[in-house]
Amino acid sequence: MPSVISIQNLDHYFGSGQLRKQVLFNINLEINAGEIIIMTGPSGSGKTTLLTLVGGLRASQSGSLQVLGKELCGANSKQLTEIRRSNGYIFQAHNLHGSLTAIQNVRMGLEVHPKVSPSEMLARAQAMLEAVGLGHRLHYYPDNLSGGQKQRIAIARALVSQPKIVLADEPTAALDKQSGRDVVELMQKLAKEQGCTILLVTHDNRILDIADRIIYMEDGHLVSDAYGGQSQRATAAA
Ligand SMILES: Nc1ncnc2c1ncn2[C@@H]1O[C@H](COP(=O)(O)OP(=O)(O)OP(=O)(O)O)[C@@H](O)[C@H]1O
Repeated sequence: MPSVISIQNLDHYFGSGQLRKQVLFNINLEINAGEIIIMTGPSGSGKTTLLTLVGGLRASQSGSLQVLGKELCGANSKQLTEIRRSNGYIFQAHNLHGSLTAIQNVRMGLEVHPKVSPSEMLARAQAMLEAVGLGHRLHYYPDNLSGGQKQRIAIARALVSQPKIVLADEPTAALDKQSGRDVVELMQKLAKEQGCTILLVTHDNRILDIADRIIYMEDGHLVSDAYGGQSQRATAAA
């Protein structure tokens, strides 16, 4: 299976001069198409930094980081913008626009793709909201929806363009147990249907079982990389 994300000897530093601090140390990681990877570990261990590097949200400095065959180390801002456009993102705070309705928010996930016509954008946004169970809330504003519903809109927005990679940072942190569970199961279902790869950072132990693989980070080092969750159960059942 081809790697969609291939990381070799990746280091990362914040600051400069005497304040320069290394936060990632020699990260090596291959992620295959369609895998759901959960990245976990203590606060400050470098999870979000690694996620933002993979997403092209900050420039990679040293080593090799290839996303969909493109090298991000040494990439210029135009190349990073292209990578950013090809991914879907889901964050803890759903980052919806309060002045836009559910369907308008989801439509925004397609606006960076100029080939899609306005009417097709609306049709696809509506279909995606129906897929996340919000077909009856198309014209609601985020303020009038629950936390779980808002996060489902964020999922619809991230997946509406059918990205090959979805990056999620603490998507369940603001949700109660049941809503958190619903949200990740929905992400899992949609991602498997679309064949997309998910890289998800979380402290939420309740959702670890949705992962195909669990990566554990500590002090900037990737200290374990294990096939877990469903694949472990599948192995046990075999
Ligand atoms: N913009 C920045 N400038 C300087 N240092 C930073 C910056 N962002 C993160 N750091 C530092 O880099 C290290 C890794 O932070 P990072 O946010 O990647 O960890 P994390 O594992 O995602 O933590 P958390 O689980 O709390 O979100 C920490 O020591 C943090 O203080």
